[in-house]
Amino acid sequence: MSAQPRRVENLHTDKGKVPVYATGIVEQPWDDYSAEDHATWATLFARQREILPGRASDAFLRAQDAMGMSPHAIPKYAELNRVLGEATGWQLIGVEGLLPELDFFDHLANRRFPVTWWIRKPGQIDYIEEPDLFHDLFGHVPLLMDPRFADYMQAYGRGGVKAHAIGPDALQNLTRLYWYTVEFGLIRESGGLRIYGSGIVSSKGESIHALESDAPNRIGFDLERIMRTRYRIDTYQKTYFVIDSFEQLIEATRPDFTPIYSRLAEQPSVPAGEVLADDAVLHRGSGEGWASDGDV
Ligand SMILES: C[C@H](O)[C@H](O)[C@H]1CNc2nc(N)[nH]c(=O)c2N1
Ligand SMILES: N[C@@H](Cc1ccccc1)C(=O)O
Ligand SMILES: [Fe+2]
Repeated sequence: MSAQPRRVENLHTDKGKVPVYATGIVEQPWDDYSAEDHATWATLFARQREILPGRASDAFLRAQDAMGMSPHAIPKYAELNRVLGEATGWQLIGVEGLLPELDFFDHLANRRFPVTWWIRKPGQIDYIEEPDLFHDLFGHVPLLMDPRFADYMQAYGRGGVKAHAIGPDALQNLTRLYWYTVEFGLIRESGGLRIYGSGIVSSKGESIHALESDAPNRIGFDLERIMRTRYRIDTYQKTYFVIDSFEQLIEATRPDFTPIYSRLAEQPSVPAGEVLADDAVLHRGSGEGWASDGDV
């Protein structure tokens, strides 16, 4: 990748008292993307659009169409920002990659979604270990067009800033919630189970595995159960949690989490592949192919 983005001076957004520095923001070096980069985008985009109808949630497909992303070239963040800003007030910002947690939460709390500026190499088409442009832009950005999900993501960011102040255990509980909803969530629709999680929807293998494999558990959404449950960052998920609607997710996460964090501090975490007695089990996984431990 020849593109080296011009670093934007540390944006200084003064929140009244203490200035908050938005770190790691870069301009999208769109003119520097190579033909190979655009081809990688086209390949990934076309492949996912091929398999997602009937697998992705209706809200995701509608939102992605409304965004008007083109498979022919990597979209320009500035153009998407016009559409997105109009719809829900969200804006994309270019970043180098994973941000410190507090920076990440602060961006979400201000309706700024951080999108990595670089796209994976052709050799990484099927798997990449950290979020690249395709994961963020194709996976996360479309649902920000949906007012309900746009609100959820901002509320999550505010909750993250709060959890960060409470401490690492609270942060871990909240990160698990992000993982099992925003990244790997499933939703029940009239046609059956559908995907809304970005980590699934941006992966061909997991888009198929999450819905069709016999291996993973599929369990009805339960807030505190999710916040106790460890997860995998190196394989397909061992358990997927299923919401009935975005409204259910928003209602369940509206209360103040502070007492929940205290309650959870007294309880052991749950291994990623375990099924508990009072789980609302939609499918009990066979566990076939599961690597030995590796839960975080
Ligand atoms: C929520 C949790 O902290 C998570 O790992 C965050 C950390 N920093 C990040 N930074 C960027 N740019 N993108 C992300 O998705 C995340 N995820
Ligand atoms: N209600 C949560 C914040 C939150 C909202 C939405 C999603 C996740 C977390 C809290 O008080 O911390
Ligand atoms: Fe992500």
